Amino acid sequence: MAVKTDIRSIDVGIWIAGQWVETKEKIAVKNKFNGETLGFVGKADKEQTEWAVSNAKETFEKVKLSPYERSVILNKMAQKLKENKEELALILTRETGNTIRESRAEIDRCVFTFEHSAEEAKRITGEMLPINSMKGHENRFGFTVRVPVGVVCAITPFNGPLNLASHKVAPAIAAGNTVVLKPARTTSLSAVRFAELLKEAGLPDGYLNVVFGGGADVGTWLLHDQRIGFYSFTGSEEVGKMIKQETGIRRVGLELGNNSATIVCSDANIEQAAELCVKRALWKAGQVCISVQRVYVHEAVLEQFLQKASAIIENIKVGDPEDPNTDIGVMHTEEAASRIEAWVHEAVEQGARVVCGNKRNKSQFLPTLLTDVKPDMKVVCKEIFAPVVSVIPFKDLDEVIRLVNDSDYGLQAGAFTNDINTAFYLANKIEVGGLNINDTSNWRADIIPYGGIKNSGIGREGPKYAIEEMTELRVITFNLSH
Ligand SMILES: NC(=O)C1=CN([C@@H]2O[C@H](COP(=O)(O)OP(=O)(O)OC[C@H]3O[C@@H](n4cnc5c(N)ncnc54)[C@H](O)[C@@H]3O)[C@@H](O)[C@H]2O)C=CC1
Ligand SMILES: O=C(O)[C@H](O)CS(=O)(=O)O
Repeated sequence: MAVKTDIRSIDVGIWIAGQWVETKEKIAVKNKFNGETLGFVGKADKEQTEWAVSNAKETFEKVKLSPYERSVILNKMAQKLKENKEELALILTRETGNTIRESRAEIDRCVFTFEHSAEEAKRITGEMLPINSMKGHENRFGFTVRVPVGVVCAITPFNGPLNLASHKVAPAIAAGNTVVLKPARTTSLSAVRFAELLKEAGLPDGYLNVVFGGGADVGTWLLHDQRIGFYSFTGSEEVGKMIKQETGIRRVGLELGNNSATIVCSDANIEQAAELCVKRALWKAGQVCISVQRVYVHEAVLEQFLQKASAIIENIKVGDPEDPNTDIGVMHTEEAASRIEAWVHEAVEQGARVVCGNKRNKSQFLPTLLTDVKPDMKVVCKEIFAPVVSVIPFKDLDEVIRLVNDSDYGLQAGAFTNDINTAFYLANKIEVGGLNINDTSNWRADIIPYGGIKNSGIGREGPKYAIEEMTELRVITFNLSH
């Protein structure tokens, strides 16, 4: 479907107590495909950042919503997202560089996340404690309740601005919290419409405040604000580690990086494996934490896989992200694309072979297949965050398990096999937060507990699980002895 081209020009400040507040400085948000300025958002200063938290805290204390009321608002927001899907998708495509197909899919995911959070808002329960089953406590009983943490600080990255904001804001509201959102500087425009639509959906003023700025200023001021009850961060390992350090014993949820592995066994459907590995390596130009990066293929089917995968890549349509037929967008910045070019060059210098791709035009990096790589090459052991796939042969399951687990990360992985025993053997041995059988690392349903181990982060998202992280468990007991 062709893209509407009429979206409102945006020039706002920061969003506090349900209105735009002017700021001294502005941040220009650029179209990542053609470099044009799309609009402006307000850069919060220290005082305004503190004001955003104060207003959220005061709102949490004074404006209570029942679980039913939260559920109604969240469902209304899902409806608003549907009604404004084309406008939101176009803003996303222009400010991220993702294709319009990817942006439309992102809005669909936001709708689901709000609808599911609306359901979970009505299912926040505790449990009855069998205290009287303990000898000497026969006259006591108790139960638990989940209470909201208060103010949630949501900090999001550039690659999925609305999907990742939704996965933080919707569960936070479902749990009864208020939220201060800080989007990535370079993709702040979608958050403008996100805030306005939530207000239209009936969210009381102060339940969501949005401050724009970088990590070194606004981000840091937020980390130092002791009134925040929970930090929900999605972004790089480097920043995640710093957030953990800065917040001390305060609670954090960290969704960080990965160098995702997918296994293709000799009994796999090679056509299916090749198609999904390529498709899920190109999504958002590989700028997804679970993007297909390492593909371990049994040596018996290596050549067959390489032929099928490179044939698929040869037919990929590169072009304007706003063209519905474009298969791959541009990388977020030209610097990112040139970094990848350097990493691939270094790998080739160290003996890697380029099967196809490895061509850059400004911020456009063509899908690239590498083989003959080594475990210590950057393209293998670091998070590449680009449409570059290293295809690595293996002989047996224990070897591939060792290769996959030889990583500082552990977010998600995939494995193609038609043997149930192989599937369960891998499920028991692969060290990740999630393993997709007969799909790749880069498959996620928004309902599942999503998150990783090792340097991939702390905690889980997905509405039910995010709500657990954004609430505290309180025990209430009764002594019936008089
Ligand atoms: N695990 C997951 O679900 C996902 C992880 N990511 C990760 O995000 C990264 C790419 O996104 P980027 O925006 O480049 O990440 P980034 O880590 O550079 O920035 C993420 C957010 O943190 C903020 N930030 C930066 N420094 C900060 C500081 N000192 N204090 C507070 N906030 C600070 C940024 O302004 C931005 O809003 C990749 O590493 C990718 O793996 C991306 C999407 C999903
Ligand atoms: O949810 C995901 O798939 C990833 O966390 C990143 S993105 O799709 O939101 O960009």
